[in-house]
Parts: sequence; C-alpha cells; structure tokens
Amino acid sequence: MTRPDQMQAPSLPELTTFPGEVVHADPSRPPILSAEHITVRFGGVTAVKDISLAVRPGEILGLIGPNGAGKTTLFNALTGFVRPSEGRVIFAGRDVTRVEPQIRARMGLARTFQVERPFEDLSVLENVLVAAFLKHRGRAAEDQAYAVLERVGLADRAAQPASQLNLARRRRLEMAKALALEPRVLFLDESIAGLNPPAQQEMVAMIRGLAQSGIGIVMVEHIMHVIMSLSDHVICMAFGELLAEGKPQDVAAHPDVIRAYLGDDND
Ligand SMILES: Nc1ncnc2c1ncn2[C@@H]1O[C@H](COP(=O)(O)OP(=O)(O)OP(=O)(O)O)[C@@H](O)[C@H]1O
Repeated sequence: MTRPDQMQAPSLPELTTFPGEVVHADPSRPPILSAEHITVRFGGVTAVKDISLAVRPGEILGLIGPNGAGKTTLFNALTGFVRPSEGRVIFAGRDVTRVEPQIRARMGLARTFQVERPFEDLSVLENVLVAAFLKHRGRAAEDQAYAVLERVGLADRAAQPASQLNLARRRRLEMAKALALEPRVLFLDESIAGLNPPAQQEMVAMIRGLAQSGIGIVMVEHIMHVIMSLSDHVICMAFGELLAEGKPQDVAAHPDVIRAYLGDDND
C-alpha cells in the first residue's frame, strides 16, 4: 500500500520557459507598461474614470471589481480596442495611446479573449501559426509555433482541428496564440473562470511560469482566491473608479472592497 508520504502530487504539465533571464517582479525595475489617468466615456456613461497603473517585467497585476465596474473597458483601452477619452498608455517607453491593437500586439502587447475564438476548421498548430507569422517568416514561424505549443502543453494536439478541443485546451490555445507574439505584457481576460479545479491549477501554474520568465501580466478574473493568490498587485474598481489598490491581502481586507462585493446592510 502507498503511504501518504509516498503519494505523488497530481502532475502538472511541464513548463519549458523560454531561454533568458528569470525575472521576478522587482519594484526597482521601470515599468514596461504604464497607464496615466485613463478615462473612457461612452456617450453619457463614464465607464473608466482617471485610472493609473504600472506593470513591471515579471509582475502580475490583477484587476477586480463587481460587474460593470469598468474592468473590461480599461483592459480594452490598454490593449487598443477602445480609445480612451483622456489619459495616455505608455508601452516600452512609447506612447501607444493611439496605436491600433494589431500593431500593439506585434510590439509585444498581446491579449487573450474572454470568449476564445479559434479558427475552428484549422488545426491547433495552424491557429498558432497565424499569430507566429506576425513575428516570423517560414521555418522560424513554425519553430516558434511548436515551441509555444510545447510551452502550453498542447504539442501532442498540434494536428487536431481546434473545434475538437475541450474548454481547458481551448483556453490554452488562446494563450498559445498570444504567446506566439512573444509578448512583453500579456493580458488575460478570464482565462481561468469556468475551468474545473485541476485545469484551474494547471492554468495558475502556467501563468506563474510566464511571469517568472519575465512577462508582465494583467489579468481580469472573477475567481477571487485565484487572483488573490497569483497577483503581486491588485486594483479594485467600482463604477469606473479606483476603489483600492495594493497587495492582494490588503485589498481583500479593505472595507470599501468588502462593501462593494457584499453590499451594505442598507442596500
Ligand atoms: N460599448 C459600450 N457602450 C456603452 N456603454 C458601455 C460600453 N461598454 C461598456 N459600457 C458600460 O461601461 C460600464 C463598465 O462596463 P465593463 O464591461 O467595462 O465592466 P466590467 O467590470 O468589465 O464588468 P463585467 O465584470 O460584468 O464584465 C458599464 O456600465 C457598461 O454598461
């Protein structure tokens, strides 16, 4: 019989980090991405109001807030899918506020989508190649695509049509497409919600590995214990405004944050 101390922990997919320096979030490093006083208005609605943030290489920034808080709009303003009404987005020392999303992606600012949308008829490899071709040509793009599939644990599915993947693997494919752009900052839009606990654990380990390889990560996630355990820094929004920010445990204990999530006795 196997004694408890001989039992093996459930195995997670091997994470091969890209070659290069292993960088942990270091507050003395300059930010790779910063946003200054971002405001986004849609007609009469102010979806985001005067939000500033910074992301350093290897840092994980978590964005939280109740439904309608403005997280997605801020995310879209940072990645270029929405034009801010006020404020600036600085990436790698350049003002990218007015740069189109696909150009930002090629510059190294990549994102996943909440509803993953692969080309269903293409194979897993072909889906990643579409992204890899934005950075490389010919054989180099193929090598890059394979390396990324290894990294997310989908190499053995390379030839399979994307339509045949289950949800957890579709999420990893979404991640692979973003990684094929060799991002310096990766935006993850609810990559973990909806997955079963083992798949959640795998995704958490993968995101940690990506940050440790030096990628700055901004994530929106509704599963509180996941975002609180992964993030180096958390920003909580409500009604478009900054409610609290800081270390995860401090934000989680902040009375305004608790009130925003649980409601007032008077509500
Ligand atoms: N394109 C748009 N046109 C008009 N109003 C919008 C638009 N996009 C978002 N809004 C409004 O902006 C506010 C913030 O929405 P947003 O989707 O950014 O919040 P969220 O925090 O991402 O919410 P959720 O957690 O539910 O996804 C909401 O009041 C929403 O109705």
